[in-house]
Amino acid sequence: MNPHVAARNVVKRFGPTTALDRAGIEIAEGETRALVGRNGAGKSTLVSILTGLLRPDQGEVLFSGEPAPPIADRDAWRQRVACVYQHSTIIPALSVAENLFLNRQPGRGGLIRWRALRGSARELLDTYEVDVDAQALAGDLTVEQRQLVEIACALSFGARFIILDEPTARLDGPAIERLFARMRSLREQGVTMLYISHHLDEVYEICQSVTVFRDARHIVTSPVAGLPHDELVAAMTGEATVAYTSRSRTPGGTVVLSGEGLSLAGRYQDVGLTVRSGEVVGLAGSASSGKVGLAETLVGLHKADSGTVTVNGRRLRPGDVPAALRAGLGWVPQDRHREGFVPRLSVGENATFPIARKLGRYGLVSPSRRRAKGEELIESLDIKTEGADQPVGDLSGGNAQKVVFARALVDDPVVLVVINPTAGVDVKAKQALLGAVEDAVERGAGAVVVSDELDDLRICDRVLVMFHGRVVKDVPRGWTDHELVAVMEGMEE
Ligand SMILES: Nc1ncnc2c1ncn2[C@@H]1O[C@H](COP(=O)(O)OP(=O)(O)OP(=O)(O)O)[C@@H](O)[C@H]1O
Repeated sequence: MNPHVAARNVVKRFGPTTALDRAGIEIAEGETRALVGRNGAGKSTLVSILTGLLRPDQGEVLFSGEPAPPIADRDAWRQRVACVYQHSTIIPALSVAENLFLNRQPGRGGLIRWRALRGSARELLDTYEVDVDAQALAGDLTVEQRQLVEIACALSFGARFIILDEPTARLDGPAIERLFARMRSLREQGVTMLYISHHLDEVYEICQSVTVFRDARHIVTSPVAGLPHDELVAAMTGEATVAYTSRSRTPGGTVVLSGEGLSLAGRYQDVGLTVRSGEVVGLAGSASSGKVGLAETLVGLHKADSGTVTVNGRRLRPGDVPAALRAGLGWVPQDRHREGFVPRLSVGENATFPIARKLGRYGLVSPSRRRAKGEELIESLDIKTEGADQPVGDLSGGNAQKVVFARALVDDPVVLVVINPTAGVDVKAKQALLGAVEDAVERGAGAVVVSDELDDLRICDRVLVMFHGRVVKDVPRGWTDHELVAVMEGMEE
């Protein structure tokens, strides 16, 4: 029998980079397949080819044995495949109903019949058991709701093949469980899925088989049961990799960051924290815990209703990011696309932005010094790029995240505040980034690590767990996953 989806011998080049080198994948109907590989291995490029967004230079794509439709026939592609990305593809300023029926509104003669539109949207959402108000503004949906709307939309076009590209990167534990329950039910209905993730435990939990790409090539495809964790990592990296062990240290006496009596309506109440030189403090909690809001307040992205933030003994002007950066904060934001980098600027320009004034005289940055500094950062964080002059928008997701990291580290920060620092980053690169935080702390910085990943929190000397906007526990090093999760879910104080 023909596989439901097949890409064979696909070659795709971008200038001097070969993103796919005679790579391929074949997925049977109703199968849930994982696609894994290091940052820049070619996964997203394959997704773009399987969804008709990119034309391969060579090779073929087939659905149920039939050649893929012409690139321009968007409707034909929508009937075959849809991709749920980590980042929204729906239009935030439109309602859910409008998004669902974009370019296919029920109506005549170009007139939109709003009541009919809303009715059809409600029906569609009910059919696919999505509990979201059709009239809600898409921009107000949570990441989880938005993904469910996107899946329902795909199914309503008749697509029986759904690609999920790092869908859990911005979901908390319970939301991930709900997504997996939905995936299991889709599988029972015979829907074929391709699941891309850097979380290998998820691959074993939800996928039947796994394909590994490395350096633009297909390396292996196997049932998950036939490829134990170590072998999977070895296939991805081309070498045996040992798990990261965090370093022990004794924090110094100087408080480098403190927040006192901080409250922000609807986000967190009466929170305080102190971070010492040489100390890593974690912030953990579910999506509604307030941890991200608090961290964003520390860097000046929000103005708290009350309370103060102090860096190195100096009070920061509330709600002023440039002032926070000048005071010595290095920052890795939650959303690298919105706050992390300027896609059209080069790797070198993005990474050296905070030290631009130091790289030249009279406000003029010397291109050669910037390039040299850029190359140094590329080397130290193992960023896969053609060089310091390549625009960051051309890099793979994980490599763009490393550029954001480089920018946070470039000016030897007094305090690092990193939010989900390893999101979208491969298993080996994760170690490099966590190591970079520990290096900065060994040089005397303090660090705040906000993360949904227990592995990121393992480098912390203590973890402040937040629940419904309050810090409920200060957990010292040595916790077990079970203990920390219980506190995060409000089961233990
Ligand atoms: N538009 C583009 N222009 C230039 N190079 C590109 C472009 N898109 C991708 N590339 C390059 O192709 C290679 C493969 O990138 P791709 O995004 O497919 O990797 P990936 O496996 O999805 O990585 P990640 O896990 O980081 O998302 C990378 O070296 C990337 O820099």
